[in-house]
This record gives sequence, structure tokens and C-alpha cells, in this order.
Amino acid sequence: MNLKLSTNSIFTIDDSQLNITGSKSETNRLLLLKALFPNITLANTSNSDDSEVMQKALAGNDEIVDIHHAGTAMRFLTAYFSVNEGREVVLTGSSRMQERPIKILVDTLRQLGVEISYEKEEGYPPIRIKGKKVTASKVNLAANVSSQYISALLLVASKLDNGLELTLEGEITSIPYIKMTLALLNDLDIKTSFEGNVIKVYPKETVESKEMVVESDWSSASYFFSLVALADAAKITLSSYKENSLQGDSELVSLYEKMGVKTTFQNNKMTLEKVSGFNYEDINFELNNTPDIAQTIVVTCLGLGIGCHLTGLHTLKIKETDRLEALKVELTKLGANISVTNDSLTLERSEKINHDVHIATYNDHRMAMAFAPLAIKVPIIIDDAEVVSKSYPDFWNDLKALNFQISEL
Ligand SMILES: O=C(O)C1=C[C@@H](OP(=O)(O)O)[C@@H](O)[C@H](O)C1
Ligand SMILES: C=C(OP(=O)(O)O)C(=O)O
Repeated sequence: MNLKLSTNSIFTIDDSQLNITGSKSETNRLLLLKALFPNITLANTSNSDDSEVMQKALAGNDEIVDIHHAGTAMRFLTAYFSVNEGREVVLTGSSRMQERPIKILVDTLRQLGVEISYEKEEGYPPIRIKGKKVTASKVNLAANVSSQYISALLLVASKLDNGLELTLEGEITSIPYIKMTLALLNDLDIKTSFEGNVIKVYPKETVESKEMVVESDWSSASYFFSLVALADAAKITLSSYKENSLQGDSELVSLYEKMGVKTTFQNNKMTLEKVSGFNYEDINFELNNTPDIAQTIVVTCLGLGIGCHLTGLHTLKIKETDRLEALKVELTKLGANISVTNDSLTLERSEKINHDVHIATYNDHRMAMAFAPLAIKVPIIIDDAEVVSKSYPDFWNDLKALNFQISEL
């Protein structure tokens, strides 16, 4: 399904309200924790494909478990099945998932005594896991490739006889996601510590019954920050969000303040407003803590006609697609002057944006959603627009509610 998007030439959002689905990162952690501690209950969970596959995988009893494109499900379930004594599963995913590395996590679980083998290529899914009772508790692992390996181990750690002590090697990437995992464990009264490069999780057999309420997804909110930045005038209220979030992408508030968006919080809602008469300057952001909003930000900059230099992007090459390469190809089609390295991206200032360009989405939900707000500036076509369901199935309906004209080509 290819969608053509456009808006009125003067585009404004008048005091609109949107309710955004729960964070997929929090949901996938909590689904796993609920499988370990069934007396917790969850509210405002994500309706994303990634959370649906996670839930199904945890509920089922099949030998082959297919998690499609869901990175967190792949990594979290690898740890989960590894400590599920006596169970044998083959964990697999989409063809892209079979190119996303898992060796660091597999090697760590092997150090803990779990039997894991590769069904196809060494270092990549699919993998065959024979669950073991794990009693070893000290391991080292590289922390510079994906924080998901670390979160995966932390999530199951409290159920191990002796807990877990992880020593992280190298520069730690995507730290807020590790802190989110620890914070959710702490909410369940599971004791943890994170000092220097050592993380400890202490054993806990049971937890008190508790309702865990998922905050709405900040990465999904990023597209509305972009929309407000690009509109002629806009005020939109999103629920349910907290000023002090567990999600690192809440950094959006300070990042978009530099792109003319003011954010205020009240009663678990946040209101984004376009600042009129804002003095735009080129931006320079380090995004090691917030990799998922890099695409949104660079597209906003193109729409605003400002330049940007984004660094800390080394993980983008191993996500749903090689996001650095994909951005380079698609932004160039729009007339942008962009260069990328293995971990950074530079966009030159430019005035003109080509219209009616087909944006390829590479099975990457964030390619589709990040480019959509540009329709405020020029009509644009998003190819294979259904990809958004990986994290945000209601995205196109929510844009329609904001008066985007959307038609199938
Ligand atoms: O733990 C998580 O929920 C996530 C961690 C990040 O991955 P990396 O640690 O691989 O950068 C992020 O990009 C992903 O969307 C979700
Ligand atoms: C990278 C992402 O997800 P995952 O790694 O869980 O597939 C994402 O949602 O941007």
C-alpha cells in the first residue's frame, strides 16, 4: 500500500488531542516480567505488532517461535528461553532479523552454561536454545553494540538462583533503555545496582501483586514534535505522558525546544506548541542515548530548511534496515545534500524540497513515520505504508484526524 500525503498550503493544528498507544519497549519488558511473575497486571500496553508477537511467543508452546521484525522480542526471548529449564525452541524472525547480530548475547548465555546453536549463519538468528537451570552469576559482555542484550539478561536475572552480575565492556550504548529495565525491576521491588560498568540484580522468587501502567510511547510522539515544528501554527495535546519518563526519548522536549517547539505537562498529558517568530539555527546533537529519533530529527531539519550534524548513530546500521544508508538515499531523492559515516550524519541547509517523491521504507516503520510530516511542505508518497504497524498501527488514522489528506495510490 502506497499512500499519497498532502495538506492545505497553510497548515495549522488547532488545539487537538491524541491518545497514543503504550511504549513498546516498556510493554515488551513487562510482558516478559509477567511471564515470570504472573501476579502482576498490565495497563495501557502497546498495540504494536512487536508487542503482539512478544505476547504470542510467551503464551505459546511451539518448538519454532517466529518474532518477525521485533528486535526486543528476539533478544528478550533468547534470554527467557535460555533459563526455561528443559524447554527447547528455535527462535527465528524475518529475513532482516536474520541479519541482525545476536552473538554477544549468545556468547554470554553460553558462558552461563546454556546450550545455544546457530541454525544458519554463525552469530545470527535463527538459533536453537536448550533451556538450562543457570547457577553461575558473573559474566562480562560488550556493551557497545546493542543495549537489548543487556536488558534481556537483566530481565531474567532475578529468577536465577544467584542473581546476575554483569560487567559491561566498551562504551555503553543506548543507556536509557538499560535504566528503564532496572527501573521496572525496582518497581517490582527487585533489588539492583548499577555502579561504574557493573550491574547487579539480586534474586527474587515472587513479587507482590501490582498493576504496572505503561506510559505512552515517546518514540511515537516524536512524529508529532516534527509535525508541530513544521506546521504554520500548532497546538496538540498527547496522552498519557509524564515529565519524568523512563523512556530516554523524552529527551525530545529539550531537543525540539531548539527547533521551535514548546512542551508543557499537566495531568499526565503533554501539550506541544509551535513557538511563533522562532530564530532557527543549524543543530548539532549527540544521539547515542536516543537512536530511534534520529530519522525524525533529520527530516524535521530538512522541512525547516536548517542544517544538522547528528552523532552517536553507530547502532542505526543494525536496526530494521541500515537507517543511515536509507536516510541518505531517500533524502537525496528529495533534493537534500546529506553525507553519512558509520556513526554520524550531516545535512546541509537547503531551501527547496522536491515534491511527489516516492519514499521507500525498507520494512522500517520509522522511515514511513519520520518522512510523513514533510507532507506539510510538499506532497509526498510513502511506499509500503503498512510498515508503521511494527510500533504504531494507528499512525495514519491519527494523521487523518489532524487534517492530513491521505489517499491510496
Ligand atoms: O531496549 C529497547 O527497548 C530498545 C533499545 C534500543 O536498541 P539498541 O540498544 O539496540 O540501540 C532501541 O533502538 C530499540 O528501539 C528499543
Ligand atoms: C530499533 C527498533 O526496534 P527493535 O530493535 O526492537 O526491532 C525501533 O523500534 O526503532
